[in-house]
Amino acid sequence: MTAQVIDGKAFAAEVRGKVAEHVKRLKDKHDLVPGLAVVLVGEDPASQVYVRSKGKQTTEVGMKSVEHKLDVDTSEADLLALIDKLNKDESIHGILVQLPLPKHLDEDLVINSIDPAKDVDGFHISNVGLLGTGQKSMVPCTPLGCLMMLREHHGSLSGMDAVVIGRSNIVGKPMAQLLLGDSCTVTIAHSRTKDLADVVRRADIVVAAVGRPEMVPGDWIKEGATVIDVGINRIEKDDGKTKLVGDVDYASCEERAGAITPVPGGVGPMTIACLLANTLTAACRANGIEEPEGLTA
Ligand SMILES: NC(=O)C1=CN([C@@H]2O[C@H](COP(=O)(O)OP(=O)(O)OC[C@H]3O[C@@H](n4cnc5c(N)ncnc54)[C@H](OP(=O)(O)O)[C@@H]3O)[C@@H](O)[C@H]2O)C=CC1
Ligand SMILES: Nc1nc(=O)c2c([nH]1)NC[C@@H]1CN(c3ccc(C(=O)N[C@@H](CCC(=O)O)C(=O)O)cc3)C=[N+]21
Repeated sequence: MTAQVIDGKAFAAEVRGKVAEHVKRLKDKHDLVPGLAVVLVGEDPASQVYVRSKGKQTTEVGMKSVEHKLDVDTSEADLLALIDKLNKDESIHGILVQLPLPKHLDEDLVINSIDPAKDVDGFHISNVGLLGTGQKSMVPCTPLGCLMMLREHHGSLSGMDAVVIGRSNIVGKPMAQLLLGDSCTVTIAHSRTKDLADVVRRADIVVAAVGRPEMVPGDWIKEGATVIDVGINRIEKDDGKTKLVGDVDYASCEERAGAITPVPGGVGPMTIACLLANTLTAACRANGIEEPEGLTA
């Protein structure tokens, strides 16, 4: 079998189109412009690329985009003071603090100081708890983007065997919650999992979120399974140039899978589209306006 390629880039453009329509309606009917603030501490070059593309796509859908770039040695007190200011700013509906933070800053403390209603990453403990108990929340962007692609491809996910490789708070765990919410039978695998190959071989849906270049080979994939590759790894090619690869070995997985997301052009663009969708949702909720359908879990 040669897999159908799930075109995350095209799907993300569709999602952004829907967001843009709703943003226009908010402006026309309610004189409301959703605002997103992105906070970047330090100068990690990869993070800077994301921050730039987020900013560009935010203004393209008609939202307000604000970027705060802070020195790598910014104190925790100064960062918390900025978050407090953004929490109180009525023109800002979404706040994203780019992770990872420099080591001297307490990531949990910083994230939990964001107003949960503005926590468009869905990382605040309130949102994590709401998601875990099946209540309305802000849903983390990367898992949400993966879920949207899976629903689009399969319709219903009910009863499917899903294996999530990786148990991070930002991808693996919320992904597992969302799949459970859609009635999959979910297994979360991680670095201590025994016989990972056999665990993955059971799966109708494989979500790889590990951060190890091309670690999942095609012979772990059940014939016809759907493979969602979250990994973003920059590796050096033979000619000394670098390229982006995922956590699955695309060439061999494509031969066995029924459907697969490419890297780049898969999960990444959906993550940013979902960030914009979450910002729109937050702006609607903050103003008591009915939120658009189909843009959250
Ligand atoms: N496309 C996108 O939008 C995004 C992509 N990413 C990418 O996704 C990947 C994962 O990110 P993130 O979740 O933050 O990563 P983390 O490093 O936080 O988590 C990685 C997980 O993989 C597990 N793991 C490590 N080695 C193995 C192994 N050999 N076998 C099985 N499991 C293993 C770890 O297990 P343990 O817990 O036991 O250590 C851990 O749970 C990265 O490549 C990242 O760049 C991340 C966010 C968004
Ligand atoms: N608070 C926080 N929230 C995040 O959501 C968050 C974060 N911190 N820290 C870093 C990770 C990583 N991440 C990506 C988003 C988009 C692409 C993306 O669009 N990638 C393109 C390629 C980009 C390129 O060419 O470099 C693609 O896959 O096609 C990748 C990675 C969000 N993250």
